Amino acid sequence: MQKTGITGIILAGGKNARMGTEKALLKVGPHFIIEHISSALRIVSKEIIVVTLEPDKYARFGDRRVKDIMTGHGPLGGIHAGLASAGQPFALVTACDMPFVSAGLAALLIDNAAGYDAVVPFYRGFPEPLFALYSKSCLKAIEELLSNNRNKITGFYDQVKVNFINEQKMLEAETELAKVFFNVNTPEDLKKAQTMV
Ligand SMILES: Nc1nc2c(ncn2[C@@H]2O[C@H](COP(=O)(O)OP(=O)(O)OP(=O)(O)O)[C@@H](O)[C@H]2O)c(=O)[nH]1
Repeated sequence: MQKTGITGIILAGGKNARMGTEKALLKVGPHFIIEHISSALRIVSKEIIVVTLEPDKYARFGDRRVKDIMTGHGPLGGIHAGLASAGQPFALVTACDMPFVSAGLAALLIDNAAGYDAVVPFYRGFPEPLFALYSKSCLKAIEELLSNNRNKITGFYDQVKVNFINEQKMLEAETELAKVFFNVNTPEDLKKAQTMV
């Protein structure tokens, strides 16, 4: 799997309202969720950046921690800050609440990046923008959206060239798609995740 050309970005600047505590720093099995994600990203990335408003909390995780540049815009603001500081031309972006993200699926996205600005899984009828590959070439379109206070994560997709990867193609790299895209948002989700390790 390739390491050249890819920055791993973990978005950890959310409010965690439904969980009531920092989701990334909860344990699933013996490891923190952010450790599960870092291990997968490490396989395909040259560097890992955590985007958070509280870098001290994440001092042990990732190679670098950066803050949102344009604050209060949700995940798209995090993608913007991560991409802006990425040292590589493409970034594999993940939410911080997906303990089962897969290096194999990440590699598939990377393998399908040539000629595109973004590579996005299309799963169960919807895009998965928070486990997706974005080029730094997306920055301008994202910045323009945020400047107009438009925060929908997929809002810039019509301004860039996106390669949507369908389920059939994803299954070539990863059979447990429901697990890979599982988010831990609530205490109930956390209980479920513990049974999935
Ligand atoms: N850097 C950054 N990340 C964000 C921001 N808002 C959300 N995220 C991250 O984006 C991902 C998806 O966030 P959500 O699950 O929609 O929101 P959340 O704040 O984590 O959780 P809730 O408050 O319960 O909705 C998570 O990894 C969040 O940490 C933000 O403003 N900045």
